[in-house]
Amino acid sequence: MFSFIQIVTALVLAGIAYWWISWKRNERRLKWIPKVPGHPIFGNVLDFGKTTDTLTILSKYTKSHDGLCMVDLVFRKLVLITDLKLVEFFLTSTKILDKSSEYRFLERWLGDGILIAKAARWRKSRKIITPAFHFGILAQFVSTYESNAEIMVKLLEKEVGKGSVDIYNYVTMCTLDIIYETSMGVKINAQTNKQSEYAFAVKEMCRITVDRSFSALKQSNTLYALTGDYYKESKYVKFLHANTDSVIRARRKALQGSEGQQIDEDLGEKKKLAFLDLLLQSKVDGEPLPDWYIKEEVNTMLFEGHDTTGAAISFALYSLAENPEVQAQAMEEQRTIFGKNRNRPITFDDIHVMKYLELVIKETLRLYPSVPFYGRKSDVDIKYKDGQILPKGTSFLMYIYGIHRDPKIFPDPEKFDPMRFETMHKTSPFIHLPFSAGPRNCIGQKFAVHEMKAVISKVLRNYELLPAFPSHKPLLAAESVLKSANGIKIQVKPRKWD
Ligand code: HEM
Repeated sequence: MFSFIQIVTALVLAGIAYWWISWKRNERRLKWIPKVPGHPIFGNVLDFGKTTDTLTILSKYTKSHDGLCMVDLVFRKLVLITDLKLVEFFLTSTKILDKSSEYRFLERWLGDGILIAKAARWRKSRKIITPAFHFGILAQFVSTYESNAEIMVKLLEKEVGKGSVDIYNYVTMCTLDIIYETSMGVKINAQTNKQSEYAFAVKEMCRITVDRSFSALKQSNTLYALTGDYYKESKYVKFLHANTDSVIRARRKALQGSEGQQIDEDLGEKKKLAFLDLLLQSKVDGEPLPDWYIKEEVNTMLFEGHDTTGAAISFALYSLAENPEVQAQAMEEQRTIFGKNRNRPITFDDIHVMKYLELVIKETLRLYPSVPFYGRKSDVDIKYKDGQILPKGTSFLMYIYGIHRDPKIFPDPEKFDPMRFETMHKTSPFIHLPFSAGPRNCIGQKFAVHEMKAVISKVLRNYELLPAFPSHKPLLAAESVLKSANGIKIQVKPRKWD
């Protein structure tokens, strides 16, 4: 008879052999993709250190390998893509719907929420959530963008006369207030609370996630559990979950006290159903959604819906400050729309006629895409062209930041030139991808653009934006959402409006 130890040893060895055979098989099938030269044992993992180095390294890799290369992270290979045909192939595929393995690092926080959900759950969630972004619903959010932007503009008064202000925190607190109020129906006043624990926890979670993605040791749950980040993550996840639980409880209570399709907001207005209400009232096969399901979707929406727009608006304000001729043109449009009364509330119609501002937003998201890369994987082998195989389980990373700064696609790529998008419709829709494309594109795209227009318009009507003194250049850091490690600094001066 075999002893217990012999059986366990045999199983472990069989597991290793199976892993090794699959690894080698995958390696053979990925031969058509050039490898980034690296260390014989550590592969390319030693190239990655700080999140401020990530974009420089990935850009170097894709530039020197014609937009397609394989990065060796010791126990894991990552295929990095800026090749437009392959990017289009992935994004339009109705078969490759799963996100790559790196997204699992968000799992403790977001569970199986729509952003990281596998295909079956994603289909169900997308169907439930899509109506929350209907035009009619979005129209009623304009006053929330306006009132929160108004608070930010007031808070910025104390920065007038200073050589520089880091606007990132101001803006992110504003977008956090907006996402809470619009989708959860509660005010958290992050802007007026000096320290938002919520925002800090989100920021740390973003950093921890990307740091894990490019680390060899932290791939393993066991080894990761020995690191300081694991304990930090546990603390932040606990806090973020408790926060969402209490919002859901409060909202359910408010909803139970209301009648029919419309509910009384604690904000004192009658409003149609928003995101959380929609989930609370949704039924699948006649059953209401369980609380854990709602919590996962709520956490996802709060994360995706504020950090992305916070970064994008901050980079837009920075770009306007650094490019006075662009700011002048944007101002001309604002004056035409608001005439003599710059303080009248913005309307949904105003948002739709801000055509030049829309170009500014597109150009901002080209140079500073809030999500600089996103990944896919398939659980079956996929045939690409000429018999080339995209093996199951491999992580394919669409490196959007690299595409957006490719001089062959965008001449003079470092130049902030919104007018380049005037002629963009004549070229491929797969070259400007800040919101991704295809079935798993950003569900909040319209919400984001409306919010950006409303907030930027409010700031522009109140302040002239100037470059920071001493001069400042953001040090870009890829932390799930694109950030700047040294802040996003400008000068603000009260705007004359005759
Ligand atoms: C400038 C702002 C924004 C940018 C650049 C952006 C970008 C993106 C990108 C690139 C994706 C696809 C990510 C991937 O494939 O892994 C995505 C997905 C998503 N975004 Fe956004 N986003 C923004 C704002 C928002 C807002 C305001 C919301 C919600 C209110 C939102 C909700 C979502 C959700 C739920 C998904 C997952 C969709 C799915 O998988 O079906 N986003 N976003």
